[in-house]
Amino acid sequence: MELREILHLTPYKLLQGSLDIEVDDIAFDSRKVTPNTMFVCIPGFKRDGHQFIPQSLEKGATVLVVEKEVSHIPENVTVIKVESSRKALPQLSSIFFGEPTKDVNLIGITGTNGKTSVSFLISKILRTAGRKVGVTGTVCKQVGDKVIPFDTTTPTTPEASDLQRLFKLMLDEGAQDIVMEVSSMALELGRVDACRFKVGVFTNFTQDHLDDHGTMENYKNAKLKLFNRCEANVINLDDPLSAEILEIATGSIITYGINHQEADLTASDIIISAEGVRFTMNYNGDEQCIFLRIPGKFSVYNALAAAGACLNLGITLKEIADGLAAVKGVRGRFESFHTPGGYSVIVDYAHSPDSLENVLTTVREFAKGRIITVFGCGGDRDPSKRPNMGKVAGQLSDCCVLTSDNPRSEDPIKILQDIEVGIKETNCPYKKFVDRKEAIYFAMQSAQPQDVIIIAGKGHENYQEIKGTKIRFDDAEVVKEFLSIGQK
Ligand SMILES: CC(=O)N[C@H]1[C@@H](OP(=O)(O)OP(=O)(O)OC[C@H]2O[C@@H](n3ccc(=O)[nH]c3=O)[C@H](O)[C@@H]2O)O[C@H](CO)[C@@H](O)[C@@H]1O[C@H](C)C(=O)N[C@@H](C)C(=O)N[C@H](CCC(=O)O)C(=O)O
Ligand SMILES: Nc1ncnc2c1ncn2[C@@H]1O[C@H](COP(=O)(O)OP(=O)(O)OP(=O)(O)O)[C@@H](O)[C@H]1O
Ligand SMILES: N[C@H](CCC[C@H](N)C(=O)O)C(=O)O
Ligand SMILES: [Mg+2]
Repeated sequence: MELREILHLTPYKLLQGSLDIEVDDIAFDSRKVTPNTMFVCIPGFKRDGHQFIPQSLEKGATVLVVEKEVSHIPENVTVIKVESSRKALPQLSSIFFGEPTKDVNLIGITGTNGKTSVSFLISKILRTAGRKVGVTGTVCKQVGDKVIPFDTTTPTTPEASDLQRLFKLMLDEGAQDIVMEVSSMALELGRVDACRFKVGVFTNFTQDHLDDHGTMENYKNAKLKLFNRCEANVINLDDPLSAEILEIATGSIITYGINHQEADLTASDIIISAEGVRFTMNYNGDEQCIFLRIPGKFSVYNALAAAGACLNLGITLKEIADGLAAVKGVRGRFESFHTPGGYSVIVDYAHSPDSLENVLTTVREFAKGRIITVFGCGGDRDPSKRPNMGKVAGQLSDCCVLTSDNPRSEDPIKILQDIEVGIKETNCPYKKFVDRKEAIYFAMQSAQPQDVIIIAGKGHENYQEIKGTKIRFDDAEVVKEFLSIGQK
C-alpha cells in the first residue's frame, strides 16, 4: 500500500523522503522488519525503539515513524514524525490491513476473571449456530478449526499491528465474527484503539495486575476504556463496578446477573454439581434450560455473559442453550481427572485471590473428602496478592501444598514465604516444595478416596518460567504421568 494512503487519518510531519512509496509491512520490533517495512519506533518500559533504527535499516526498513529527533538517516528512507508513535500504530496498522474490523462482528471481553472462558463459550455458541469464528486470547489464536501459530511471547491481546494482521488473516479465512480477550494493558497502551467493536462484555473486577497498573484506580480506569466505544455492551450487574460502567457506556446495553432480578438476562433454579451447572436462563420473558459442563457459580455468570454477547448478534436463546450444551470444557479451566485411587484432580488457571476463592468454594460445594490445594504465585507480578491467595487457600482447603508458578527473575523460596504469611493466619496444614512436580506428586501420593486435589495457577500453560528460561512443564501432563507409572 502507498505510504500516503496509510497516513491519511494520522496527523504527521514529513521530515524527509517521499510519501509516494509502497510499504509492504508494518513492524514495531526491528527483529521483525523485512524489506520495505514501515518501522514504528516506540519508547518502551525497558528500551526505546528509536535505538533500533540502525538494525531496522539493515533489515530493509524504508519508512521510519518516530516521535523523537533522529539524525543521519539515509536519504532514500522516509521519516515521518508523529506526536506519539505508540498511539499512531493502531490507526496506521488498521488502514494498512484494510480496516478489517469494519467487516466483521468484533466482540471484546474484559474483566479480571473469565475472559478466556467467556470467549470460548461465545465461540462455541456461534460455531454451533453455523458461523465461522475467529478467537484471540490467552490460550490461542484460531479461526474456525485452524490454529494460527504465534510465538509464545505474544501477549493475550497482541500489539496493534499484530492484532490487525491477525484480523485480516481471520477475515481472509472467512470469519464472520471475532471474539477477543481485551486485557487491561491492551486498553491502557491503546493496542485496540483502531478496532470497531460490535459488542463489549464486562465480566467482573477484583484485585490483579497491580504490578502493571500500580493502583486499583488505574487498573479500573483501563478497564473502563472499552465501554464508551462499542455498539452494544453486556454488563454484569452483580459486580459493584457495573454502576460506573453504566454511566459511561454508549450504545445498547444488556445487563445480566444472578442477584439482581431486574437484570435483562438472569439465571434461576441453579443447580451446581461436580458435572457442571444447570439453570434456567431468562431473557425478555423467554426462558431456556441450560446445562454447561463446567462447575461453579462463576460458570453461570460466564454463560450469561456469553449469552448476552450472542443475543446482540441475533442468536436465539435456543441456539445459545444448544451451544452451551456442546461445550466439553475449556483447556486448563476446571479440567477434571479421575484416578484409580478414587480421588479426583482438577487443573485450573486460578491465579488471583478472587478466582482461587471461586474455584475452591465451588469444590467445597460437592467435595465428599478433603480438599488439597497445590498452588504458587508468579514471580515479577504483584507481590501483594501472595498473602491474600495464601489466606484464601488456607481458609477453604484441608491441606495446601505451596509450590512454584513461574518464579521468573525472583527467588522461588521468597515467593513461598510471602504466601506463607497469609496461610499462617489460618489453621490449614501445609507443605512447601519449590519443585512443582514434587508438589503434585506429594499431593497425589497423600490423597485418599473422595479427596479432591486442586492444582491451581497454570491451567493450559505448558512451561515453567525460571530466570528468563521457559522449561517444559504441564500440570495435566504431570498428573497423567503420575497415574501412568502405576501410582494410585
Ligand atoms: C510491560 C509491557 O506492557 N510491555 C510491552 C512493551 O514492551 P517494553 O516497553 O518492555 O519494550 P522494550 O523492550 O522496552 O522495547 C521498546 C520497543 O523497542 C522495540 N525493540 C526492542 C528490542 C529490539 O531488539 N528491537 C526493537 O525494535 C520493542 O519491540 C518495543 O517496541 O511494549 C511492547 C511493544 O509495544 C509490548 O509488546 C510489550 O508487551 C509485553 C509483550 C508484555 O508482556 N506485556 C504484558 C504486561 C501484557 O500486555 N499483558 C497483558 C495482560 C495479560 C492478562 O490479561 O493477564 C496481555 O494482553 O497479555
Ligand atoms: N467469571 C468468573 N469469575 C471469577 N472467577 C472465574 C470466572 N471465570 C473463570 N474463573 C476462574 O478464573 C480462572 C481464570 O479464568 P479465565 O482464564 O477465563 O480468566 P481470564 O480473565 O482470561 O484470565 P487472564 O487475565 O489470566 O487471561 C479460571 O481457571 C477459574 O478458576
Ligand atoms: N496473564 C497473567 C497470567 C498469570 C499466570 C500465572 N501462571 C503466573 O505466571 O503468574 C500474567 O502473566 O500475569
Ligand atoms: Mg485470559
